[in-house]
Amino acid sequence: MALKPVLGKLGSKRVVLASASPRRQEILCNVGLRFEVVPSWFKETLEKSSFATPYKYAIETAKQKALEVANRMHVKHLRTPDIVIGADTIVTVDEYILEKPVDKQDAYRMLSRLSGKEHSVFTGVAIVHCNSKDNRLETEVTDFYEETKVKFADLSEELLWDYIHSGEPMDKAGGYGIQALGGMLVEYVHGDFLNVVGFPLNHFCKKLVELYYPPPKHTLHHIKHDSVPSVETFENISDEESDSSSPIQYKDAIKMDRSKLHSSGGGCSPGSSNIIKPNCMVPVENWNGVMENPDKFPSKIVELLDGFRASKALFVASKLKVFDLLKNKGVLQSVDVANTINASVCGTERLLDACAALGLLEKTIQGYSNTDSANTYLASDSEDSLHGYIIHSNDHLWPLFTHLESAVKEGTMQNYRAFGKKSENLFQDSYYQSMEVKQRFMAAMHSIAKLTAKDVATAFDLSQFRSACDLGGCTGALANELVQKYPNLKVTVFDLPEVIANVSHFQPVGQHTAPVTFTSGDFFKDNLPAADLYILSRILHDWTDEKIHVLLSKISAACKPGCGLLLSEMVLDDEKKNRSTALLQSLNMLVQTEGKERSGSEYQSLLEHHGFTSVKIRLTGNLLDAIFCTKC
Ligand SMILES: O=c1[nH]cc([C@@H]2O[C@H](COP(=O)(O)OP(=O)(O)OP(=O)(O)O)[C@@H](O)[C@H]2O)c(=O)[nH]1
Repeated sequence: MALKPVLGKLGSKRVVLASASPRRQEILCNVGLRFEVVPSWFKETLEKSSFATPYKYAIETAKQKALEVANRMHVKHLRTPDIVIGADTIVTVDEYILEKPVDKQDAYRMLSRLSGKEHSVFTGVAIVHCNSKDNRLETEVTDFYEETKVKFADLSEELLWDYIHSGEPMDKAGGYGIQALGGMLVEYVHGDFLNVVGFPLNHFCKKLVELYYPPPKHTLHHIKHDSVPSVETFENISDEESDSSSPIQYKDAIKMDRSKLHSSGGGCSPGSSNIIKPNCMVPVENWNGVMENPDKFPSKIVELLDGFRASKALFVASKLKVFDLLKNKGVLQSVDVANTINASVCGTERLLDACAALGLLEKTIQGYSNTDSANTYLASDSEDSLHGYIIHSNDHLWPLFTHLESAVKEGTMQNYRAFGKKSENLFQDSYYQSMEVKQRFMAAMHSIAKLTAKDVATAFDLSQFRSACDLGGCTGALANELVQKYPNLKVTVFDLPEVIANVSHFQPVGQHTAPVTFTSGDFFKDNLPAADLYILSRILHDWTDEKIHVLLSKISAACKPGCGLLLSEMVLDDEKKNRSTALLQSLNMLVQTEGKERSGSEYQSLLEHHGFTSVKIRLTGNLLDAIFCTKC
């Protein structure tokens, strides 16, 4: 089969897509590529005039996006990926480079410029091969671009504004999505359609052929970064024809992976399982597990089927403090872990093996140890620990999700079924009913807030504000980040008395926190503290539209003209079909609250209803996006 070997070459590698674009994810997913998504934090601010041609700008941006992710994953001691893919799509018309519109007016400017004309869509792509040597990251970049010409029909003002109000233009280069409503504006397309959508799949596959099926004596050094590929087709290649299975310099890395696999033990007999016996190894071909017939295997479905097992393995290892133990002790054999956590050797070994295969632990002949990312995110005492959220997921969300079927049928929360208690007053009844549950919930919210605070705090320039009030700001994690970023800002965290009574042990040690103060109250019932910036982080998604109107009208009444309102939530795309994490979060809200996740347009209309204008949305690529607006 002609297509199989091209992408199959990536099957044994850890591939990361450095892009938050759901379209790019979908294009690559649809062809069966297995990859992780780590959106790039690189801000698209390169000086355009310093590039001789627009495509060089797109290529450089794509390269910087991919390198930022490769470096971050390496520096943060996550497992270094083998390949990071970055892309950047731009539109050029009349010497202008158009990227994503920043607001509706900007979308209007772009679309009226495109009306009735032919324009070019360029996507620059960077394929970064990574190798970690002596703790240093080595990268080899291959890049290219693709151009597609698109002609727009004449757009009437009415059509143009109708389209803008659909919300579709906002996260798309040139302000349109050819794959959806935007397709109605297009008279013709010359070139690769998927290139317009955000990823030139055909050219990408040709590049892979160049990289993985090079003609004899060809090496990566001969690849010109912006060269048009010399391979015209990838149709007639197969593994047999190839003289190389990977770019030469990565063969060693593959060998290393194989040796790791060879050292895995297999038995489940107490006491003996920590001894790895090389003579027990059965000769197995194809250790990398590259599918012979990937197009016949429902890998996405199998991954989903397995998803709950992987989650539960992570939860149980966290609950049993495996990551804490290994952080303190370094390397341990399964029997020692089992003895310390008071569990069976047989069960512990299987759990440890599963965690190692999931990339959470390292397994060597000496035993098991934490990966760097387990030390950073899974040990309960580390600065960026997600332990609180993991335990909350296990103890609170898991039981709720077992009643998802009822939640879907009934359209309501499942707190009573899961915990035998009605949630008439959501927070009092579900989260603050006992000290233990309250602390667990606060630790969970703190974990998520810590993980997202930087991206939320820097999503917009808030430097003009002097006082902020974070309504429902819980432990103050976002407030603490904001005062670091904006030294002239003072933040009041306003939350229920039960919460404020418990915030002290979440405060950063040795950090100057004086500009953050805590005030107790109920934002539905009490007067709001005065401020010129109000913040609602993960608040609106808990409530119905009716309750949101009550809250927004209170905030609006407290705001003077020019005051700001910052929301942070997971923002759904308007079609509600692309952002799976946010859509799953909406199910999460169904099982436990009256609320739901909403799209950018839905938030916009709620906000505009209360006199907030210039609504801007920034998808951060992190677990929370940011929405900013001002009171007019
Ligand atoms: O017809 C369409 N044209 C373009 C798009 C989408 O537009 C964006 C382009 O933006 P960019 O390349 O900067 O990518 P981001 O979305 O910001 O994601 P990164 O994290 O990769 O920077 C891209 O999403 C295209 O898919 C479209 O959908 N239709």
